[in-house]
Amino acid sequence: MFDKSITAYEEAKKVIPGGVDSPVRAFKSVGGTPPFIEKGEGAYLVDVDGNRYLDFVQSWGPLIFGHCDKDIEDAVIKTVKKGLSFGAPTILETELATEIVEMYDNIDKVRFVNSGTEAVMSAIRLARGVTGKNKILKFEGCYHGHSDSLLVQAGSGMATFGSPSSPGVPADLTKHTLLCEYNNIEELKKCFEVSDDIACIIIEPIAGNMGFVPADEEFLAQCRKLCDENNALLIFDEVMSGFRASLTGAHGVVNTKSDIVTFGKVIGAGMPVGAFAASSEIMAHLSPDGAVYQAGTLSGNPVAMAAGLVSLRKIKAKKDLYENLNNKVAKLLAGFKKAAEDNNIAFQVDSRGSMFGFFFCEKPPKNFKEVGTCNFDRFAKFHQEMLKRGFYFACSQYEAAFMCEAISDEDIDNCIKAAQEVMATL
Ligand SMILES: Cc1ncc(COP(=O)(O)O)c(C=O)c1O
Ligand SMILES: NCC(=O)CCC(=O)O
Repeated sequence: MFDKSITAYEEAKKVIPGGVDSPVRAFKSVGGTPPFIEKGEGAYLVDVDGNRYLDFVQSWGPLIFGHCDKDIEDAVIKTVKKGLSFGAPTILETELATEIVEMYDNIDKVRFVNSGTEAVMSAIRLARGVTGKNKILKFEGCYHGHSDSLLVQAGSGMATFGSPSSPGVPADLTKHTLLCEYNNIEELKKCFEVSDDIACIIIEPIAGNMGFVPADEEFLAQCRKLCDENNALLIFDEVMSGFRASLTGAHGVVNTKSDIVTFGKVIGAGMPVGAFAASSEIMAHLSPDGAVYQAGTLSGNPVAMAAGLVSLRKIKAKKDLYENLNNKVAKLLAGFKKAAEDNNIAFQVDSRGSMFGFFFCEKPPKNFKEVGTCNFDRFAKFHQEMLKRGFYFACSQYEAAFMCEAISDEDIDNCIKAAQEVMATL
């Protein structure tokens, strides 16, 4: 029964373009109506028709403890009662910055913003300001938010809707964006041969926006080397992988260190927060200390900071959190893989910490083009059938999935059982 969602969608489309406030919510590539959500309950979403779904989207990553975590909820309510925003510094900002800085040995200072998009946009300005260079190098299938210069062969919704770039972005702005294939060292080297004006490489070290595709160690090491040799900065976009791939994000699981790190999602625990961070030396270029301007009326918002702070402190206090999340992901993916094998379906799985993904194809894709060769019809059918059975995965093959603490072993067993049924029909 989706009657109320269908009506809500029709109503929404009258006043909101496509009925959604972010295109990825529209279910365009898998078909059907997006369930309109009434509430979350731990591991579950409840839609306006009363259907319950085990949630592997978790608001696209932020909710590592699941919905309505009591400690986060309490902190938010307590903070709300003191005022929603001051446009003046609060101690909460220092406290959250301290929690983040403590976890990464390559960063000393953090500036908070309101979204991952803003974090990356500001990080790039900083990189250009520090190096005095203009060009940025990004990879096909990586998504870094919707700012102009990054909407080139981006993953996530751009990939889902097949747009190589967006109308409304002047070519003059994207001419400074160089594009390379993910995990392709030769292309990377060529970029540096043809341009000495590269300010930074920006990469998702564990990509979650072309589906789940981690970068090879050697590839990341080459990114580092080329940046060092060419006076460019390396930006790890950890908006998704931060506090997800491990307690120290991608930095905890790859050997390469970046110069600037961007955050979002988990550090706001479901509130609108982003951040970018670097060494004191690099951050000294940022206004008001330095000349690179960056600002925000609501940046470091106390309610958002309070949510993030409680969440990060909880994350750190639970010593076995990531091991447990890892184990749950491993169990789920082993179950999916077996279900696929039993039905002779080519299927690939991979994960880091609580971030994971799966593809219907013969071998693990290494880049955006290879992801494009996977069986999208199968993915769409799998998605639809799992949704009918109460399992909510991201509605595009170009997205990752997330495990949260609230998902139980029993939930996973049920999900595997459903996958067995569904795989038999594909
Ligand atoms: C790696 C990455 N960078 C940047 C962003 C942009 O963040 P936001 O949607 O909060 O603007 C996202 C997700 O949206 C992301 O996954
Ligand atoms: N992987 C996609 C995202 O994380 C962003 C969601 C959105 O744009 O709404």
